[in-house]
Amino acid sequence: MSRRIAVVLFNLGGPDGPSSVRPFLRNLFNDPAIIYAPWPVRPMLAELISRTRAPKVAKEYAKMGGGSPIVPETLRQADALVAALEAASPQDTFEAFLAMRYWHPFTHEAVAAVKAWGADEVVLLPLYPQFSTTTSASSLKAWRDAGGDEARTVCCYPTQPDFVAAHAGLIRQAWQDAGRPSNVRVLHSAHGLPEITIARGDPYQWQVNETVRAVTAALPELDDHLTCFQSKVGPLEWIKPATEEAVREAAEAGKHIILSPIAFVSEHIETLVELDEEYRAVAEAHGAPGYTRVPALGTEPGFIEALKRLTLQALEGPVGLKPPNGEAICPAEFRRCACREAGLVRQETGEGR
Ligand SMILES: C=CC1=C(C)c2cc3[nH]c(cc4nc(cc5[nH]c(cc1n2)c(C)c5CCC(=O)O)C(CCC(=O)O)=C4C)c(C)c3C=C
Ligand SMILES: [Fe+2]
Ligand SMILES: [Fe+2]
Repeated sequence: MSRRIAVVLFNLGGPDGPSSVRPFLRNLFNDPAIIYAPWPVRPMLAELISRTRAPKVAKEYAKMGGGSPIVPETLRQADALVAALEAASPQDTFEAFLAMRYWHPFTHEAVAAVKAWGADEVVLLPLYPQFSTTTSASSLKAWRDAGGDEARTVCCYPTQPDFVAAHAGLIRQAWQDAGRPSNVRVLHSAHGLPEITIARGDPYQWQVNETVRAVTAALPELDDHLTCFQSKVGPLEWIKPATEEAVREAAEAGKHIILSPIAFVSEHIETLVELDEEYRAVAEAHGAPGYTRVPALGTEPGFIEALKRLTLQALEGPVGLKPPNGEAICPAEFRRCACREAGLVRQETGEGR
């Protein structure tokens, strides 16, 4: 039987021009998953932070033409995914919908578009391989709050084999293209989080470490690896080491730096400005013999293969949360993992389901 299958891609979104930088930031800082202050303090803080932060950030977006490339990048990924799904399951009709959290096309717009399209099945697919309350859970809540149907929901995929192989392949390629330098340190840089978010049971850092463990295992030719965290905002302590520190230390140690974005799957302000300009300048200032930035996964075939497999696996069995291979993976301390909150637990702990 032929089915109409909607695949909803969750992502953060970004401003589409100079005038949307401030409202985009306001939406971000007004998210209770990002700032824990209650109403009406949170919207007041969001107004204040976005007003003061917008001028600096707008200059950075100006380097990318005034807005973020995240929507066009995500549309390319959506097209590649639909083509792969149609080839794998030609009897079905697939359509991908973008659901951005803080700017157009918003999650509520995706809910309306999916309903209008008339899907038989809906798969929610976060473009966040590692689960966080600040990203995937926030998008899932926005989906539900907007009246989105209970759907087949991919929770996370930090060690999905095609995803891991795609990362390892891009790192190896970047190293080869740089002339196979010796004395290399691979910095796996993920977006950071406040320490308090982790203390509340967010599994993101644990899942990032799982990704890095799997990727480094696939790269025996490179033996110096470090996981680090970028993009700190605000006065709270964030998880460490900071990427900027890690770049400085590696440069001072005379390492050729290979910088791989490990929790971003497309290019945007955090890669094109922070990694390509700011941290490159730090590396050069501290005498690094080389600085090679590995591209984000984008439409890398191995990554699209991973998204295709995750979608097809999510279509099996009942509607609901779809943890990796059907089993929750996060240890008990990470109680804010969606799987735990849905009552699914790790098999090897003997807790049962
Ligand atoms: C794994 C992905 C991401 C996590 C985790 C995350 C948490 C997080 N982010 C902020 C604050 C900002 N993030 C901003 C941009 C931005 N963040 C992500 C991803 C994650 N964020 C992406 C993909 C982007 C790029 C958006 C785009 O331009 O396309 C920004 C805006 C830029 C800036 O002002 O520096 C802010 C602010 C917090 C506070 C947080 C966790 C608490
Ligand atoms: Fe962010
Ligand atoms: Fe989990």
